[in-house]
Amino acid sequence: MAIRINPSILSADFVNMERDLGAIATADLAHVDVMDNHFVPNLTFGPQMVGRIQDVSPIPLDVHLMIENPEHWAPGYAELGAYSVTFHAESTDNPVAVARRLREIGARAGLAVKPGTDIEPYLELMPEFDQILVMTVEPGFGGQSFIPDVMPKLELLDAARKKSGLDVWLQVDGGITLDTIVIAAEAGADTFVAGSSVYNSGNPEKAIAGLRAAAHSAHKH
Ligand SMILES: O=C(CO)[C@H](O)[C@H](O)COP(=O)(O)O
Ligand SMILES: [Fe+2]
Repeated sequence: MAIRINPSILSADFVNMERDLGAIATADLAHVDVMDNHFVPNLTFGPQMVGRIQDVSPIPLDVHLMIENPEHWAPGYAELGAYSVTFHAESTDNPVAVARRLREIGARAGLAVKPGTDIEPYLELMPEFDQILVMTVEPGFGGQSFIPDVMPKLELLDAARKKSGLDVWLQVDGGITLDTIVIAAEAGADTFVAGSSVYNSGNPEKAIAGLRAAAHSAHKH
């Protein structure tokens, strides 16, 4: 089974972004957290900065929108060339319309759910999405602890994915370390976002290789 390691540049040095993107060139995708200080109580960057990140990144971008009104904003990230654009189920009444627009532009469409949001109502929407993100922390900040209580959501998604035969990526984001990646992989995740455990390690390349090996070993069980 394919494994993807997506380091989160939320833990990069924002004034040395090009250098810190270069440090994760061995990863699969660069995870870019867009926060608007309304959907979450934090603020990062918008389309102008993400466009420059896209220009200089050695690997494609996995954009995670923690914003209100994705109907308005999400297509712009697909247009600037992001490989995938994920928005939150809690931020829109019409996730299918947003996903269809993203796919029309040529990006992979992702749906994210906060730790407190049930996944059942969204299972039937699986064919509309290329990836589903189960948040393993409350969105808004890096460096928080992994919430194991959300693992049953991944198990439900993995079962639904197998039943449908769809190739939907199951992503986790928040508190991913060498230990927690194993728990998430065993529950069915295949795409792993890690910010602080990659960038604060002192050796991003080694941290990425370690996470990859740990996820692979869990999937062999
Ligand atoms: O979406 C996010 C926070 O809302 C980040 O992607 C996530 O927190 C990564 O950071 P860490 O690995 O340090 O938890
Ligand atoms: Fe994220």
